[in-house]
Amino acid sequence: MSAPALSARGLARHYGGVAALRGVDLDLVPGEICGLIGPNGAGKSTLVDVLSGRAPGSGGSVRLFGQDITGLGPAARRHAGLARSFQRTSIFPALPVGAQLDLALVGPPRVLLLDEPAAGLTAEESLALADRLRELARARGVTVLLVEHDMEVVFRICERITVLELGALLAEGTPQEIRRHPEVVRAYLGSAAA
Ligand SMILES: Nc1ncnc2c1ncn2[C@@H]1O[C@H](COP(=O)(O)OP(=O)(O)OP(=O)(O)O)[C@@H](O)[C@H]1O
Repeated sequence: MSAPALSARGLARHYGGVAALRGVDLDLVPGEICGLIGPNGAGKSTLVDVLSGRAPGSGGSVRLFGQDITGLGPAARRHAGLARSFQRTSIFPALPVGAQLDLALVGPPRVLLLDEPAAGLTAEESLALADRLRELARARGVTVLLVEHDMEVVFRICERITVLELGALLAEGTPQEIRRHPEVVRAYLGSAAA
């Protein structure tokens, strides 16, 4: 079996007394778009920060296609092929998403961490972005971890979904499994699951 594109084991991160991540495991299958969802404060942005090297973890390890990158900073991780975007930040908002992938991100990445790319967009724009993202990921063979609150976007393009709650993994599965997972419906989806 080939190595996961990105693999995390036991990731932890504390902000003072707050445990934002409590031993999270994650595996991204090469080429997939995996959704990362959960309530506000669940730890999604913190997980992206720790995976990208922006914030130090207080425990755990990260591998990129089998290579241990735990000790690397963000620039070295980017050089190795792991790129990220920032929440509510479009670096060049006027550029199409494809051009942003190439320019802002300094060459096409192998694994891309996207933190709420649809925030602030209209419903129509969000779906257009989702479709473009799926096309680009397929065409370039990029593996994507997509943090997003817009469930239409997530259910439209994600092959698999991971759910965090209170810094820990609550569930993972296909969109169909997640949509009807009782704990996920209780903690997050509510009526959006219907
Ligand atoms: N810089 C910080 N200082 C202190 N606590 C923080 C900091 N950043 C995040 N936290 C706390 O860590 C926890 C996880 O926050 P995080 O932003 O990762 O959640 P999230 O799932 O991305 O939430 P959202 O969906 O609202 O973006 C929360 O309890 C939050 O208050």
